[in-house]
Amino acid sequence: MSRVAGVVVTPVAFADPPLLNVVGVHEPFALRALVQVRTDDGLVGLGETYADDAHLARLGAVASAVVGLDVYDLNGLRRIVIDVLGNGRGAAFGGMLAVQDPADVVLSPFEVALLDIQGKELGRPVADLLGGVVRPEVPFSAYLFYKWVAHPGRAGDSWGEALDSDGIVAQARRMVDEYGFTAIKLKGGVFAPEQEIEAVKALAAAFPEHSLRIDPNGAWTPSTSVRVAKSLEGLIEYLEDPTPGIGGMAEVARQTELPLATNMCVIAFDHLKPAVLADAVQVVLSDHHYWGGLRRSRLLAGICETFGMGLSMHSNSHLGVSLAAMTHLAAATPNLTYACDTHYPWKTEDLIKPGVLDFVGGSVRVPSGPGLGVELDEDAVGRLHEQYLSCGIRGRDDTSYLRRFDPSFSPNTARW
Ligand SMILES: O=C([O-])C(=O)C[C@H](O)[C@@H](O)C(=O)[O-]
Ligand SMILES: [Mg+2]
Repeated sequence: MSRVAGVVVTPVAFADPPLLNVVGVHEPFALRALVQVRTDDGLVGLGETYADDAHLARLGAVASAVVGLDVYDLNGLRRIVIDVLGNGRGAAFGGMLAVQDPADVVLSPFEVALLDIQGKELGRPVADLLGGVVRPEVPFSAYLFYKWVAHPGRAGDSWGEALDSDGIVAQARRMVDEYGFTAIKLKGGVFAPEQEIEAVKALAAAFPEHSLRIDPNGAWTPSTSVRVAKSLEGLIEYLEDPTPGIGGMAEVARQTELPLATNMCVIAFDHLKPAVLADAVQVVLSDHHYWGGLRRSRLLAGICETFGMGLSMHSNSHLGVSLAAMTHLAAATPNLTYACDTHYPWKTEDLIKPGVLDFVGGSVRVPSGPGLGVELDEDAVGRLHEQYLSCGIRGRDDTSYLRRFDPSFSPNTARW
């Protein structure tokens, strides 16, 4: 029986294009933390999570406290996390979201790493530890963004500018051609709703067989949301976070046939009861990075099933360890019936060796090797850690970055 002998937390930075959203624009580098858990018999398990300073401090505190833990004692792991964090409230993560209790956010990468170790010890993929594979190929969606041609003062990326419907359709064309996606999501909340409705209609015309979604991250008032919903009914499969808050979402939900999805007003277990009582949300976007890892995401899936809510998957800018974990989770979650979000096509650097997580027909085949089934590229880990040290970014702040170029920018949600 393996026990935890030590944990190494390595913050890394990877190049990120200037992708626009309701709170600003992505900075030149996105941050992640790689969590490597080593056992006394030489196994190493991997987890990936956020890397803002406050989160790194919490990860460090838990890293020391888990030494000696039996790698199968996931309940014990959660108890340790809760004990170590005490009343440390107010975790901020992912740029736009905050949960009151950071325990599940901190738990996640450790839980994934222990599952990776369990799988390696047993010679079974993590999906088998989550109940078994119900879909060997996990469908993901193209994740489109309005974007600048380049970060000001830096070289451009291979995607070019997308600031209108033509740019968005061209971006979608490349995503679909290269990755085979059959679902397409547009990140909205950047331009006035009419312009974003026009972009969705252009996508529907160009990709009549694809499932479409738009997510303005709460940029619209409830009445604007209803107006947009009416014009997109029949064209999109769900409308994601049109307006902030459970109350606002419930008001919109009462006035549209479209299912409303969220990764903003239901992001922790204590948000589920009020959302269910208000019938505010028809699809929950799970995300193991803040729902407490893979097994607690399966618990979320069970709650969604019980209350007749759909289940999809959210992402933030991420690397391959996260994609592997997302793929195992989705492969083993029967009611996760929508294509999952992923930012993966936007990254040009990774921590893992290539060849395992390739997209074919928009889907990633669940890795068949033991554990997560991915292997670290140690040189890349060193390089991306050096990039973290030199890039100067210590927490995601899309708003301040955009204000450097447009001091009048206001990130108000419900602005339209
Ligand atoms: O579905 C979402 O709300 C997201 O993917 C949140 C992300 O932070 C996204 O807006 C981004 O990367 O700018
Ligand atoms: Mg969203």
